[in-house]
Amino acid sequence: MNGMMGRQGGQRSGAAAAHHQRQYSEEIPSNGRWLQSAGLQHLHPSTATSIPSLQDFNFYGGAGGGGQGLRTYRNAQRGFTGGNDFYAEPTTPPVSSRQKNGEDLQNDFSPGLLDLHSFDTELLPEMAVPGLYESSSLYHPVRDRSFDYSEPQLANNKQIGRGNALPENNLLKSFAVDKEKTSSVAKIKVVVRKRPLNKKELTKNEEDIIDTHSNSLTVHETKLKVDLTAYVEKHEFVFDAVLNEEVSNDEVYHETVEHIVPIIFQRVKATCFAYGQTGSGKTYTMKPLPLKASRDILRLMHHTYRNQGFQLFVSFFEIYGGKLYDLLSDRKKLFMREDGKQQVCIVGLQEYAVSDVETINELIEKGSATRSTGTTGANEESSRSHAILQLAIKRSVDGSGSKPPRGVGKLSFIDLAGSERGADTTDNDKQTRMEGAEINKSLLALKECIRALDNDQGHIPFRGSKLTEVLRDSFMGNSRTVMISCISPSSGSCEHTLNTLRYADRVKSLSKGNNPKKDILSSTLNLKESTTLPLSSALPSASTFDDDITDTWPEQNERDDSEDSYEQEKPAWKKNGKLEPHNLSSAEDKFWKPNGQTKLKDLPKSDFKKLHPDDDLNALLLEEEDLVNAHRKQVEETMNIVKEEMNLLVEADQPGNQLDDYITRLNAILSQKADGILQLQNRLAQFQKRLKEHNVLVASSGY
Ligand SMILES: Nc1ncnc2c1ncn2[C@@H]1O[C@H](COP(=O)(O)OP(=O)(O)OP(=O)(O)O)[C@@H](O)[C@H]1O
Repeated sequence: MNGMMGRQGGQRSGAAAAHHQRQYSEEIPSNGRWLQSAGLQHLHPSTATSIPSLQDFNFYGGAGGGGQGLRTYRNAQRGFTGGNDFYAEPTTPPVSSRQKNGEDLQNDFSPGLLDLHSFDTELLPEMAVPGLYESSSLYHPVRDRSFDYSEPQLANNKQIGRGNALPENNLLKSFAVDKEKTSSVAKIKVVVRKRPLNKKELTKNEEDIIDTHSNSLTVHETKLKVDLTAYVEKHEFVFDAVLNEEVSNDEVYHETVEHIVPIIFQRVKATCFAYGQTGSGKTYTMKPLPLKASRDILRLMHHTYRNQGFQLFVSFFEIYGGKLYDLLSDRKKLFMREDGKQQVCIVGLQEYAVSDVETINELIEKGSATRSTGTTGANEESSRSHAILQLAIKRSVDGSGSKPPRGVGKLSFIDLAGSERGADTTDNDKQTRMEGAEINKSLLALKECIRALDNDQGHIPFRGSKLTEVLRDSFMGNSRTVMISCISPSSGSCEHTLNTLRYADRVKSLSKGNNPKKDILSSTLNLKESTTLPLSSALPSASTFDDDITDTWPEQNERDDSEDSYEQEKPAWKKNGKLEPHNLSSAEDKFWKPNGQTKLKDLPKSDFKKLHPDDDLNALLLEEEDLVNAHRKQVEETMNIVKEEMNLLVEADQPGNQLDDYITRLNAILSQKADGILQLQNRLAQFQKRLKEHNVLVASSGY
């Protein structure tokens, strides 16, 4: 839940690809009747390790492509013209020739994927995972170029943070997983990635206002005091990992997804998503991940799990305006259905059986080129949709291929639409406003689902949005979630950056044992410039308001992080063997009234969800967000009015000042102030009324 209601706190010839069209009723073509994908040949899995060299295969966009990878691809006839500096090692120019700010290091990419079919995982016996790659010769020194998408190491390792080169045998270590390791992989991991300043920002002399440390960062926000002197407010955040602008995509993969790959063979469903404002690097960050993960999955399949009947499937679709479109099938409209077992099925979604990385790359490029984009000030081809790419591991039960394979685990990559689009409500056309509303809704719902998961709630609000509905089975059972928050370093993006970090902070605060201090407005610089004007001392600083957003979240209780905790939706009252109160009044007594200061955030979600249907809850969440935004706006307006007042006072002190003019202007200012307060009061009263209608009492409200 958000804010006061619970703010706690992404073919080559010879390459293989076959796809099959999933039908709603789980009718998978039998007898291995995979549909042949145009231009793609089926390759037996066992041959997949001898993939054709990628030396002449330039992934993702033009050399010096200005980071519009996907878009570059699209513009270039959807062809792989020009090399992608980052992913095709053979074509990578020397580091020295590359620009540090990342503009020519970019490539564009867009992940998106996913499999939303029903996933029969329950019938598969749990497998013991042998030590992966016991034979180190398989992976160690021999770095098959056809698999090697590693990026060059940047020469300048200053402030390297987590950007150091990976040890060569990293995969060996990472894959040496067993069941214990599965349960040791965090349920939720929140990572922040800061991109470099781009050319546009450099041209405008915008400053880098983000300092990164190992797993924390500081945002230096420049603000104006009432006397118009500037000061800097510091906002500190701590996350599971903070990746600075020099960190490569290889290292991002290492920090986020690599450790999850082995456990999806253990019936885990994992979701990795990128969140952030437009142009912050979501697509850039997400695009390489599925390929890197596929490479590792295929390695496991062809070695550790050789001849065990595993297959890898890829699907890719987008959610645009609340509707589903297949990105691998000319944006064919898809429909979501729920079967009798409450499993989500996407009718008509095409899924491709793949056995080599090149094919997966082609599919990703194809899907990415089809994705809906638009233009924003920060990104010429901005994503207007959530793109979901899914890698599903399935296994033939009888080994003969005569029966459809059953799902074992899956890895979903979600490249979310820009987080600020939800705020796109005033200007632009109706279409854009609708997009914004849908995006806003889905981002809120996503956060709520993650929260509910981490709290082991009996009820998870999937129906809050199409995105969460579609991801339902990824959130159920034994799941893992990785959130990558992408931020821009520039002063011009400060507000959006803070919003992104606060969202991430709320998600992170759900994780076990995570109680870092957050967004502490620790100090104010330029104190010597502090004002001596009398009014200033009487005014609240903006920080007072920001503070309320993050520092008032209750700390999370420690929770059991065992595998069992995600097994299934348990009724809340069955949890911990304890009988929780069922009737509303006792729940209210217990949760709404402590200290006479009860807020929605204080209510355990398990009980709260029982009180309200998802839709109502969703509507409440949106209203709450609106209220907080309106409050924020009102504070900004107040600051502007105060500046005006200060000017008026200065003028009033000037000799020859006209009293009439002073009175008129003062009257206008006071009316404006009163109007603003009145509007906010009305909004607050409306929201309180809505809460009351939903039996959510705010003790201090006077209602
Ligand atoms: N870490 C980075 N290093 C170098 N360039 C980057 C980095 N992150 C992003 N860029 C570049 O910044 C630009 C915007 O990135 P990207 O398209 O990934 O943003 P986005 O968050 O997906 O935006 P939108 O929400 O509008 O789709 C691109 O040109 C991209 O190549």
